[in-house]
Amino acid sequence: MTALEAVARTLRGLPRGVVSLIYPPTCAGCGGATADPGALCPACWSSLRLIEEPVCQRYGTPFAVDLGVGPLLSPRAIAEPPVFERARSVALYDAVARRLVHRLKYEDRLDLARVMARMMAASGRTLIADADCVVPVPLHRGRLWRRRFNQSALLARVIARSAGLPFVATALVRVRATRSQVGLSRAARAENLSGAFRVATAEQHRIRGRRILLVDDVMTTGATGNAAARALLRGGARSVDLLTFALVGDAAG
Ligand SMILES: O=P(O)(O)OC[C@H]1O[C@H](OP(=O)(O)OP(=O)(O)O)[C@H](O)[C@@H]1O
Ligand SMILES: NC(=O)CC[C@H](N)C(=O)O
Repeated sequence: MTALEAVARTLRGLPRGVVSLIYPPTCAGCGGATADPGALCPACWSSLRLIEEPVCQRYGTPFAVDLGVGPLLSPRAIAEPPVFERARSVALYDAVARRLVHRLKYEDRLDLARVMARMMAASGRTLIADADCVVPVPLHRGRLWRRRFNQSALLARVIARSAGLPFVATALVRVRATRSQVGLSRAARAENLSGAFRVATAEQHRIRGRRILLVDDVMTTGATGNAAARALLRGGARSVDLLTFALVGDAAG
C-alpha cells in the first residue's frame, strides 16, 4: 500500500464530520465553502445552464421555444444527421461547466468525476435505459500516458456502475494521435478525427450487436462522437448514443 492509499484508507475509516473538519467541503465549481462535499454552491448551481426539454432529438441541442409538437429535429440534424443516434448533455458550456471540465481534465481534480457523472446519469436516463453497455471515448496511449487518466473513462465508469451496466473501457481504441480539437474549425475537427478510432479485434465480441452508450466530457461539433460512433458501428454495434457533460454552442470553443 502506498502512503497515499494509507491516508485515503484512514480518511475513509473516519466519521464524515471529522473528515469535514480536516478537509472542509468546497464547491466543485468555484472552490468556495459548501455544505456537502462534491456539490455545487448555490451561486454556481444557479449559473449552470442546464439543458432541458425541448431538445433536438438527434443532437440534444436546446430549442429556445417549446413548439408543442414532437419529436423535434433541429435544422442541423436534418441537413447533417450525425452518425450517432442521439446525443444528450447536462449543461451548456458556459463559465461554470467549463470550470468543472477544465478542473477535471487539466487540474487533476478526479474527485469531480463523481458529481459530474451523477448529473450525466440524470440527463441521460433515457439513453441509459436503452443501453447495453457504456464505452468511454478513448485517449491515444501517448496522451493517456502524459495525462495519466482518461477523464471520459472516469465519467463512464461511474455512470456504468450506477446504472448496473458493463463498463467496456478498452474495446474502442484511438489508433491515431490526433491533436486537440480546441481552436479548430468545424471542418478541421472532422478531418482531425477521421479514422482515429477502431474496435480492437480481440474485444469485438463486447461490441457486436450491442446498443452502446458512448461517454465524453464535452461535445462541440460532434466530430469526435461521429468518428467514434462510426468505428463502433463498423465493429458491429447495433446503435450508438452519446452522453457528454457539456455542450459547446459554438464550434471554435
Ligand atoms: O465535438 P468535437 O468538436 O469533436 O469536440 C469535442 C472533443 O474535444 C475535446 O477533446 P480534445 O480534442 O481537446 O482532447 P482531450 O480531451 O484529450 O484534451 C473533448 O474532450 C471532446 O472529445
Ligand atoms: N475541445 C473542445 O471542444 C473543448 C471545449 C472548448 N473549446 C475549450 O477550450 O475548453
